[in-house]
Amino acid sequence: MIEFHGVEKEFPGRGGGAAVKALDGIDLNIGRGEIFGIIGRSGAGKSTLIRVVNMLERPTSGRVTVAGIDMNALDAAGLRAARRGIGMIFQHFNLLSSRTVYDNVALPLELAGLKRSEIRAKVEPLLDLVGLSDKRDRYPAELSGGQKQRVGIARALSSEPKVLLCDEATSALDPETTTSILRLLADINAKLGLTIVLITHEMAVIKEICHRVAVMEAGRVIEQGDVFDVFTAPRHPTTRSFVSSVVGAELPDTLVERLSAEPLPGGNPVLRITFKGALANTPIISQLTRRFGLDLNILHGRIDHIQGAPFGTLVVEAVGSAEAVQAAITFINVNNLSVEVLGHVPANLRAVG
Ligand SMILES: Nc1ncnc2c1ncn2[C@@H]1O[C@H](COP(=O)(O)OP(=O)(O)OP(=O)(O)O)[C@@H](O)[C@H]1O
Repeated sequence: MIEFHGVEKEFPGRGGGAAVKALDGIDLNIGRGEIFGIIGRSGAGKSTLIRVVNMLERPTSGRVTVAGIDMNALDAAGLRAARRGIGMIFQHFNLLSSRTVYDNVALPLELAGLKRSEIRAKVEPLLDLVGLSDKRDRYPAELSGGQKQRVGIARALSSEPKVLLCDEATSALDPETTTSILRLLADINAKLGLTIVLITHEMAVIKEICHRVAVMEAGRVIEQGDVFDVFTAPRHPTTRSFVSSVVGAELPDTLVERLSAEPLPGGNPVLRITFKGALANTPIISQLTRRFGLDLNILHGRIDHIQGAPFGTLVVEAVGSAEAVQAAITFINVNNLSVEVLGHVPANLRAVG
């Protein structure tokens, strides 16, 4: 639905400084009907990337196509028409304070020259969809942040776009309101089949609703894939640090302090076993104990859900012979769970974390 081919964007340096390469060779395909998240730290190039989709920023080089249309090649009238098919919502909502909820949602339709009856026929179901029918005559100043964003969403949907761009749409909202807005976006995606592109600096937002994710750093996409895969097996250190902020992959300090890279005389290895999807239901601990005669001392553990599928890690001290531990590791790998030896601890370490 949206394709980026070798997209670059360079801004002239401010105050005579060096030019800034905000986008540095972006190749990305966003499929029809998917919720695609783009995450990165401040300055990574996220806003620039989302703004080249509707040519609010023109790429310095490369090509952006939306539904097969080469956006760079459009003249002013073509671009106006193409933009009607691309809705956008913003962090600070961008509502007109002098207009009521109804009139804010109606604005794009008025500008497109629709009749009052046609406008009403479109705006009323949209207010219903975003749950604001009872607020239609209120002004933005009388609304909460979440309600303002609902108006923004209804307004973006008024021209029946095929694509909705969300520029940090929940960053100004509290966690509970964020969840309700994300649920609304997921609902709209499912009901209308709309393609949603969402930029954020919060991995929790990606985890909540995105199907796929791209991680940006210094104008480049450094990792991309299905959200479940990226969360359960992040490859790039930046991605790992984003992921650990929401799935607790980090070990407690008290355990890290006691871990030794080398085996300790009389000590025991520490294993991290990772469960994914249906495999999270495998009774692995009791199997290892029965089959290999190991005692497993649980040091740390966590189960999370990503896109409705369970994902968990369990950190255990394995007490038993070296051969039994090796056989257990082979058994875990054969069973499609993953296991990693994190290090070694002195015997009799008490559970921490
Ligand atoms: N109009 C501009 N003129 C000059 N430099 C710009 C302009 N817009 C963005 N930049 C620079 O381009 C880089 C990428 O900015 P961009 O806003 O796309 O990042 P971002 O990931 O969205 O960051 P944030 O999360 O802080 O909004 C930054 O170094 C920024 O300073």
